[in-house]
Amino acid sequence: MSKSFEDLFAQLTETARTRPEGSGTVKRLDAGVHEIGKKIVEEAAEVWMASEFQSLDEAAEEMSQLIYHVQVMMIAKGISLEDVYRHL
Ligand SMILES: N=c1c2ncn([C@@H]3O[C@H](COP(=O)(O)OP(=O)(O)OP(=O)(O)O)[C@@H](O)[C@H]3O)c2ncn1[C@@H]1O[C@H](COP(=O)(O)O)[C@@H](O)[C@H]1O
Repeated sequence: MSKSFEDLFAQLTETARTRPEGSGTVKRLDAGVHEIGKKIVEEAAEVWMASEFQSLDEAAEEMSQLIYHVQVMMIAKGISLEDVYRHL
């Protein structure tokens, strides 16, 4: 069963609160804003390259990863869904 943008944000928020053992998200949050920022830039480049040169499914996968890392940054900074939606 796939999850929505909101589902993922709720899951990551809970992960940040409970800090389960072995969570990649917890590691990324602990690494901090600078490291999260580098992942966002890397994933953004992969979205571009996949969109230009790879399949639609590969582009969609890269887009999902970009969304994930942006959400990790939102949580690291304490930015809510509403804070972002207000600008849409
Ligand atoms: N959607 C994602 C997701 N998308 C991307 N990623 C991470 O981003 C990486 C993709 O980046 P790369 O392709 O560059 O992979 P890599 O070279 O291994 O990257 P690095 O680990 O070296 O940074 C993946 O290996 C994951 O670590 C994600 N990690 C987690 N999620 C979701 O977040 C939830 C919580 O995850 P955990 O915190 O790990 O339990 C999971 O249920 C997933 O649904």
